[in-house]
Amino acid sequence: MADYDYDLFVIGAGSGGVRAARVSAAYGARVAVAEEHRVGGTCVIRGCVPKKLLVYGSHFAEDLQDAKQFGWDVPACSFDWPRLRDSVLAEVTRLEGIYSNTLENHKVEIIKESASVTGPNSVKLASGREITAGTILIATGAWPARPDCPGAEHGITSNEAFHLETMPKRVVIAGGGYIANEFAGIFHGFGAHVTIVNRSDKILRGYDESIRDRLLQISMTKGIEFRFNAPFKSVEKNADGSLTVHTGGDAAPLECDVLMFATGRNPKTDGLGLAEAGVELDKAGAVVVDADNRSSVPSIYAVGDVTNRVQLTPVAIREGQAFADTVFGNRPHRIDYEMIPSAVFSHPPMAGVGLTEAQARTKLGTVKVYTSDFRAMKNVLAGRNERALYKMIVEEDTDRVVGLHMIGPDAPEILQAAAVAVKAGLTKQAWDDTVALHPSMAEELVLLK
Ligand SMILES: Cc1cc2nc3c(=O)[nH]c(=O)nc-3n(C[C@H](O)[C@H](O)[C@H](O)COP(=O)(O)OP(=O)(O)OC[C@H]3O[C@@H](n4cnc5c(N)ncnc54)[C@H](O)[C@@H]3O)c2cc1C
Ligand SMILES: NC(=O)c1ccc[n+]([C@@H]2O[C@H](COP(=O)([O-])OP(=O)(O)OC[C@H]3O[C@@H](n4cnc5c(N)ncnc54)[C@H](O)[C@@H]3O)[C@@H](O)[C@H]2O)c1
Repeated sequence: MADYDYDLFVIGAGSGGVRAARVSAAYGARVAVAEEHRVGGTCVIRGCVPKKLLVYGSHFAEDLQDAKQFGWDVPACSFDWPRLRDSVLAEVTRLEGIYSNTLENHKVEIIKESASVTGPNSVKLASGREITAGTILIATGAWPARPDCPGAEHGITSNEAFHLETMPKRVVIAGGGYIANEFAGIFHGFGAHVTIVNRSDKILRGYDESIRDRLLQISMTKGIEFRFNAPFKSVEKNADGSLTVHTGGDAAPLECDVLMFATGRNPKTDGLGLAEAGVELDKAGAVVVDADNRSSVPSIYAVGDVTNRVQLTPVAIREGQAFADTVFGNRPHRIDYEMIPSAVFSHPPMAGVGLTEAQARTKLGTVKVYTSDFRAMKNVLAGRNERALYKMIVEEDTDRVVGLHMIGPDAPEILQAAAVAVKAGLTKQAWDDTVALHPSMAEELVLLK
């Protein structure tokens, strides 16, 4: 290893790359990480963190309305987008500093340049410098996909949404997944009229059907519009800067100020030199890896979104940790991909872990389904007609809880704790044996009949 410039060269300082670099260095490896944009990657710079802060910001719209019933006289309020935008961006910069410090404190060299692979043990920086390393880790993440239609260049993606100069009045969002539904709630809260245009007739594929239906119904009640089975045809830019969006069928064109594509994220391997170096990529361009995150070239590994397994930050972090433990820490272990909890930070948020009802019926045959369909106490007093739905899926033969799905205030917070019990394979009886904590929304989980 000593013949190489570094023991480990990481490309990409995002969720997976930062963890892998820091832990490998702590094990004594000589580590450098190349980052072409900002340390922290998607989650910190233009994903989970700024998104969640905008979700908080937009929720004030409803909280301020509801305050009246709780005795607060709130004078007419207005929303100042540049003020929120800039405080969110300042927080992002603060976090970027923390991530950079952590790497530097672990003696990881940060190289603020784009890098590509030139061989099993060599990389080239944008500046032309060649570097050798015993092991190379690809942690370059993913990049927003745009439909291939005339005028698509007029649309933005989530990358740009955090930097808008003004808050648009009319927003069209293409896609029906995580980003579409989260940003629909964000823009709607800030007063924009939002239309989601989806190519299929379902939102949030993979989540339990009843929970998705509830989000759809609540979103429509709030005034978010949905256009289903509507592929994108073309986009025109008008003289006043607005956009006209043409979708399939006879549907009337949509006029908007901002069009945002939330149509998935592709592994970021373009121009990385991987195929030329003999690294196998799949049809989507993802690095094909084994259970130890190793590619078809034994000295090259990959973690996170670039492998297109589960595009979530905690998964990328765990993969980075497992890589470092296995390759540099002499503590080999693998990730358990079963029962990964996830959430959609919509208004209201939804969250789930384990099998959906449909998956459980297909996989296990007989299952019992318990639901609680209720109005949160706070919503009742506020006069907000918005119902939460919790759904527990139980394997009939064993009484084991195999899935838990919910939509309602604080659902992600509740589900993270509940996921421990689901992952541990506890029976429904064990949940019933736990005394309720009253008054809470989460108590519904131990009172399901
Ligand atoms: C809007 C949005 C919201 C999200 N919200 C959530 C959420 O709430 N919860 C959740 O779990 N996940 C969320 N995600 C997903 C999450 O951000 C990703 O799964 C996670 O960041 C993946 O980590 P990664 O290390 O694989 O890649 P990234 O974090 O994307 O890091 C890759 C890094 O590599 C750099 N890079 C790329 N190519 C090169 C190169 N050639 N040379 C040098 N550097 C390079 C990039 O600049 C980037 O910094 C969200 C994503 C988006 C877009
Ligand atoms: N809360 C979270 O954890 C969170 C939040 C945001 C993003 N993410 C991660 O980032 C990933 C990317 O988010 P996303 O919302 O872009 O992807 P997604 O996979 O959730 O949704 C993509 C949507 O775009 C549609 N689509 C795909 N190609 C299309 C095309 N050519 N034309 C029209 N529609 C098309 C799909 O039908 C789907 O509805 C997610 O898969 C998720 O893993 C997670």
